Amino acid sequence: MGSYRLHPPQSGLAWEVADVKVLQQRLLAGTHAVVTGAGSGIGQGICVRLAELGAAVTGIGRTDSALQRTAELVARTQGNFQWFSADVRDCAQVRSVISEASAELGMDLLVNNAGGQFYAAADEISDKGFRSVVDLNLNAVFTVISEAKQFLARRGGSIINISLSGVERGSVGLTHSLAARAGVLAMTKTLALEWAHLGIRANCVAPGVVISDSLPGAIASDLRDRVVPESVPAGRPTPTADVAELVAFLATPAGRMITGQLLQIDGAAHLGRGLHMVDNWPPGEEGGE
Ligand SMILES: CCCCCCCCC/C=C/C(=O)SCCNC(=O)CCNC(=O)[C@H](O)C(C)(C)COP(=O)(O)OP(=O)(O)OC[C@H]1O[C@@H](n2cnc3c(N)ncnc32)[C@H](O)[C@@H]1OP(=O)(O)O
Ligand SMILES: NC(=O)C1=CN([C@@H]2O[C@H](COP(=O)(O)OP(=O)(O)OC[C@H]3O[C@@H](n4cnc5c(N)ncnc54)[C@H](OP(=O)(O)O)[C@@H]3O)[C@@H](O)[C@H]2O)C=CC1
Repeated sequence: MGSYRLHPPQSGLAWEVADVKVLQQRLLAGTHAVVTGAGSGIGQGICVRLAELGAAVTGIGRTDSALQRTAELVARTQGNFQWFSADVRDCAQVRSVISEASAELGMDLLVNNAGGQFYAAADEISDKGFRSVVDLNLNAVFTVISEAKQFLARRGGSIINISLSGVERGSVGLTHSLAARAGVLAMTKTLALEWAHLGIRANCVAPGVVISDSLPGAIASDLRDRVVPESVPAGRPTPTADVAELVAFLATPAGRMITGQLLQIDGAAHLGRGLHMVDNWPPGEEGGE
């Protein structure tokens, strides 16, 4: 038996030309969705798609100009979007914003998307650095969810926690982030149990590499041209549109029995070589740049 190696994707695959927007128009009309990290990248894409499907969307982030940009993109779809500046790590501030946004509307979908980390070896992460990343990627998720519960419980809502593909395995340089995301996964499964009787569902959606505008150009091109072909079995990055469509699907009645799951939307990246097994990744490591 030969050893497994990655092949470049064949051309002419049917899904290459297909429109990923498969959900019925206005499917989410009458619902209210709250999305953190709404001013860029994946969060922005999710907001635009949810609004396009008819949801009233509330976006949360720290940068007004970025949130305003999301508002402009939503406006092009005739969608309904409001935004609040808040730091999800500021418990009082984010609780107040969640309550204000949902007091009248209730909440049908909560997307915990705000997150991120720096790459560093475990022995180069200070206590403060570790806590900063855990605060953003785990503690803040708990605070947002616990405030949102009363609103999600009104009609039975869906929680989506954006995670990382490969969360169940190790990855060099991500001690802090993977510890936090593993905690979120455990929290997700536990809430799926505790709140099932309220009709509240909780799932993790874990993208592989998403090449968004937020990434510096050199990193984006290195990811697309070298790292993804070497590490993702499907040979492609994960488009933001695919993540948005999955999140929207999970909020529909068709997702009503899906809870407590980790959905890795990554072209089998979690089964393949980890990013850390690719030469000179992340850039800036020894021999990198
Ligand atoms: C499986 C295959 C498919 C895998 C597929 C999966 C691929 C995953 C790809 C993931 C992509 C993304 O997540 S994309 C998301 C892109 N966005 C980001 O990554 C933004 C992330 N944000 C940050 O990094 C933030 O700075 C963060 C650290 C979380 C928190 O901000 P703060 O304001 O609290 O931070 P600061 O005050 O500046 O710093 C706090 C401490 O952290 C330390 N710190 C900060 N940067 C540091 C660094 N580079 N190295 C060491 N330490 C650092 C500082 O020194 C401070 O500690 P002291 O020195 O002790 O004071
Ligand atoms: N890009 C990728 O390849 C992948 C990304 N992910 C995850 O997906 C999520 C989105 O990533 P992506 O869109 O790529 O990255 P971005 O950096 O573009 O998005 C992160 C968003 O979160 C907001 N945010 C960060 N910190 C806070 C905070 N303390 N309070 C409120 N908002 C905050 C940022 O806005 P602002 O700074 O203005 O507040 C920003 O809009 C993250 O959790 C990321 O780890 C997962 C897998 C792969």
